[in-house]
Amino acid sequence: MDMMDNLLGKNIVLIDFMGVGKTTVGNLLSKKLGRGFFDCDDIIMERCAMKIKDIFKIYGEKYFREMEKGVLAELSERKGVVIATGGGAVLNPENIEKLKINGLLVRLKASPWKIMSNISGYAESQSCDSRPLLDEGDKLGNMLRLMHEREGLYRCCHYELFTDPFSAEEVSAIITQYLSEGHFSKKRSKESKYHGYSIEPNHSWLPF
Ligand SMILES: Nc1ncnc2c1ncn2[C@@H]1O[C@H](COP(=O)(O)OP(=O)(O)OP(=O)(O)O)[C@@H](O)[C@H]1O
Ligand SMILES: O=C(O)C1=C[C@@H](O)[C@@H](O)[C@H](O)C1
Ligand SMILES: [Mg+2]
Repeated sequence: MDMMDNLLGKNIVLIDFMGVGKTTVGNLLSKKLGRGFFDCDDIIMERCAMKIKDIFKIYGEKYFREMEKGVLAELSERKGVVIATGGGAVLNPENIEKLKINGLLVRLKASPWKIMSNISGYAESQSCDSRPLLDEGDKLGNMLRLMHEREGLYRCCHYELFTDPFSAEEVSAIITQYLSEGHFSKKRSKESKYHGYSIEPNHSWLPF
């Protein structure tokens, strides 16, 4: 695998399923690192002046995916920023190819029960407007089916971190620590059974 030597100009790109925490962690991480933060879903909503669920309802998923492809292509051109992708970014291999040109792709992996817990009560929050694919019928069933369909695609990332035991703040601290200690560039993480490397946090420095 092609690993980066100098990460300063590299984008940190957060990938994986809806509700794993890409937006929340991305925000925290960008502040810790003093980098700009861009959230693909937010940019799409801003440009369409519509909620994602309405874009899906009125224009359809295909239209949304074209918007997503355009926004991700633009974000791929940036340097040294943090990017939160939407959960479906991996569906188009072109998106991933472009994001990889100048990006370190970090998978925030979570179990279905962690995701359910993350998004529980989201009907009352604004985020229920951004996950229409979970909302038709049985939410847990939809989630398990989509996770299963996409599992192989999410393995495209350079690194993955299993986030179940951690808060969003801790996840962002782990990634910051990994960057500052040069683990990403020095390939010191344990090679995972997939294509990339698994991030294995050292609990001693975690802010408990
Ligand atoms: N590690 C975590 N532990 C507990 N809660 C978390 C964690 N990460 C995120 N959350 C919470 O889970 C919810 C969903 O997070 P967020 O919106 O960041 O997910 P996302 O991956 O961006 O989802 P989407 O792909 O739909 O945009 C938020 O309420 C957030 O505060
Ligand atoms: O996983 C998906 O396909 C999606 C995830 C969200 O982030 C949004 O991009 C949209 O709801 C589609
Ligand atoms: Mg998000």
